[in-house]
Amino acid sequence: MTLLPGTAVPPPPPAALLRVENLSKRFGGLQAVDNVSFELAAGQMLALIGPNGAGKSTTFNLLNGQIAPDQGHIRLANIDLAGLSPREIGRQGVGRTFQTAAVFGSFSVLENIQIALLARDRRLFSFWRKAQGYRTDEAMDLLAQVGMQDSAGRLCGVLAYGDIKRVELAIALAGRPRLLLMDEPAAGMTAPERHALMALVRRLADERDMAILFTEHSLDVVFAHANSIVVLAQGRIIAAGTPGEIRTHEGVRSAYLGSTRV
Ligand SMILES: Nc1ncnc2c1ncn2[C@@H]1O[C@H](COP(=O)(O)OP(=O)(O)OP(=O)(O)O)[C@@H](O)[C@H]1O
Repeated sequence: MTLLPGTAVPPPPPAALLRVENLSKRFGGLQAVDNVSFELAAGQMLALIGPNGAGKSTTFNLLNGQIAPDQGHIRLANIDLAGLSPREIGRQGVGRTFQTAAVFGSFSVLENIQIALLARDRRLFSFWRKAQGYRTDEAMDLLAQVGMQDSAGRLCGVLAYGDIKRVELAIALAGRPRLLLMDEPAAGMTAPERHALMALVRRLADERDMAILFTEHSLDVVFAHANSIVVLAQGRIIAAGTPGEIRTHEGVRSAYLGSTRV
């Protein structure tokens, strides 16, 4: 490369935190995930999209350890997570949120975070007695990070859905994830709610240098918030790139959306 006088050397591309290599999973005669490879750097948000049955959930479940791959590697930094249990994968710094909110409705918002902190510290036995008062400052700080500190004393069961998703995010953050897997984070939300949630996720990714991998059917969320997109169809990657590249990708238009406009 020839540099003109006064020009700076461009920074190297960020090193990948997550490297998925040749991942495959078969169910009987069906190749649900077929030789899938992609990378994700710290602080970046990657969306996994595709039509129904494309293999998104299966890929996700391979990454979080719910199912074991037939073939391939899932490297977080230098550790291969392929085939480890969900608990072991969690201990390596992979957090997750679920499609349907997973909070204890009869516990307060603060207690839900305290229970997550007990779990992180492996002190979960008899949590209903110990949650109160456990690491209150840290729990309040986590609630502040998702804008829920003023609701600390409310029961989770009475919260609006968007607020429950924020609490769920704070619960995931309690485990100090380097990589957060989000399964349809915006499912069931109105457009303003889902954009607010994803803007919050973006800020947390930036502040914590945390990588986000999410599956999502709402393409408005994907195109507005992902740094990169991987498109699956019938278990294979048919396209990968920036939102701008995917929006104009002919193969994605025809195979995924069957329309002339993404
Ligand atoms: N446990 C299983 N046993 C058998 N087949 C399965 C299993 N899980 C998924 N499949 C099949 O694997 C293929 C991929 O499914 P997957 O759920 O990963 O797709 P998806 O992209 O997440 O779809 P959706 O958007 O509808 O959730 C589908 O044909 C599905 O029927």
